[in-house]
Amino acid sequence: MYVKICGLRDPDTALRAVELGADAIGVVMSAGSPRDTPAPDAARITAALSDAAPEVDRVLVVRHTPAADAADLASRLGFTVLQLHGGHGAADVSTAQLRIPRVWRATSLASDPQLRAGEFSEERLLVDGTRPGSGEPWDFDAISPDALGRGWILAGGLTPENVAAAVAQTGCWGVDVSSGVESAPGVKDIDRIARFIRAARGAALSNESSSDA
Ligand SMILES: O=C(O)c1ccccc1N[C@@H]1O[C@H](COP(=O)(O)O)[C@@H](O)[C@H]1O
Repeated sequence: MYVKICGLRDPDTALRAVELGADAIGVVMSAGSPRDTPAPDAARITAALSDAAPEVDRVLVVRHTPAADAADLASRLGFTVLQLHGGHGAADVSTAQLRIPRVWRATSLASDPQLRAGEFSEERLLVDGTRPGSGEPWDFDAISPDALGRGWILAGGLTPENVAAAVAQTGCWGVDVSSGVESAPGVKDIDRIARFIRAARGAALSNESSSDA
């Protein structure tokens, strides 16, 4: 089970999340978000991760930013992955990939019913609710297990309390959380991060053992 912890704003907290087992750290650069991070701080986070944990994915999260601008920013600030929110399509992904090869596109079942067809061309598809970064849960029942076929990531309103059920229900390859591991908007809570990672991995192990049985 791949786990991304999103919305980190300082290197120490990012490194703590890695020690707890995060596979990816997300940094949000989106005006209006309580997690919006200035470029110099973002660069400090990517530098710390690159030194201490180069295997961990460093993900720039943007919303409504033109794909080419976002890709320039990601590559300039030392990110390894670009996560695009805000209605981007296949052409935007291709544009971004000219600057940064690893691009994830966020979408929702509400805006993209085609998802049920089970095909996507970017490295990862991130299936979210309709208000990214809001912490609002959505109807995970709308996804039939394994309908998306391969490495997709579930996001939107996940918490340490609901992630195990969401993983069991959807059969997702990975999970992504921002608000659900905070004590206040933009303030990460280490204990909630630890509990989230444990719960997600535990649910994935149970899924594996029940499919072996
Ligand atoms: O976290 C944010 O503030 C944010 C802002 C703009 C775009 C995306 C954002 N976060 C991403 O949103 C989803 C779900 O977040 P949450 O767990 O419901 O708060 C996730 O993909 C985050 O990476």
